[in-house]
Amino acid sequence: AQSHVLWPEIDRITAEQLHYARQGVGEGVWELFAEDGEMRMYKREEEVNGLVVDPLKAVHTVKGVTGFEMCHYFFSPDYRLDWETTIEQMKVLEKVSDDTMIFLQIHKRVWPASQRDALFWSHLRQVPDSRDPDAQNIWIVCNHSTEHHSAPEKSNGKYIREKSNGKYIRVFLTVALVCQTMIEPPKNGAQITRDDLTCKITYCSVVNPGGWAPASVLRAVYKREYPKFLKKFTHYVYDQCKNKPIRF
Ligand SMILES: CC(C)(C)c1cc(CCc2ccccn2)cc(-c2ccc(S(=O)(=O)CCO)cc2)c1
Repeated sequence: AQSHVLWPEIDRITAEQLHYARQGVGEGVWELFAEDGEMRMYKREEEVNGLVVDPLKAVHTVKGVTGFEMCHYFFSPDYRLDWETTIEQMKVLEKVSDDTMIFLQIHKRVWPASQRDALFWSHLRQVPDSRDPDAQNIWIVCNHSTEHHSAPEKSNGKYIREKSNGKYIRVFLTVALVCQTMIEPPKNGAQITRDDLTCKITYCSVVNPGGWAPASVLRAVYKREYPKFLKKFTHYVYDQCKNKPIRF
């Protein structure tokens, strides 16, 4: 993918998001708004031009899967409709490489806001841990909004069913899923099983709704949808992996 026109941006945004994900939520600006078992969800209330753009940061610990497996199921288009309940349609507009794709997603309408779509590149990468050079166990998926000639801001009906109003509002998003595999080596030198695995997850997202939507609606959707998404997604990955060989 190094030759693709997007590569410098993909490299920069992915590095920035990895750094941002690693920053703790200790500094007072983050507000804990949801908790469920090991999952903690934090947000900051921010508005850009009067639009709610509350950054989200979630941390979670899931036993029995690796960081690669978690990122693989998040990245791959083949499984997205199994766990993503907020989208109506999804299309891979371009396969840049095995680890980089461009997606167009039509999200379900959230009344009374008008329907949105999202166009973004998605990049999967294993990252060396600066603090621990031989930690080969950190993976990241970074999603970031982009332009694409085949999906201009108006839905031109070419790929996606034309809606009555002929266009969707396009959200602008930057999302990162950073997953680290922790292994508790079995005492007796036995082979590692899924019981010895723990996946530490950090999920960060900033979504600009792109057009006006009532702050109360967006914050209600946000509060309801994000905990549901992370819980459903992590359970889905555990179920998909539990009877399969471990993939690091
Ligand atoms: C919850 C909120 C921040 C509002 C929101 C609104 C909408 C657009 C749909 C919508 C909802 C509510 C109001 C208006 N439009 C999309 C998303 C969104 C899109 C993508 C991803 S992802 O992590 O890249 C997984 C791949 O799909 C996460 C979140 C979030």
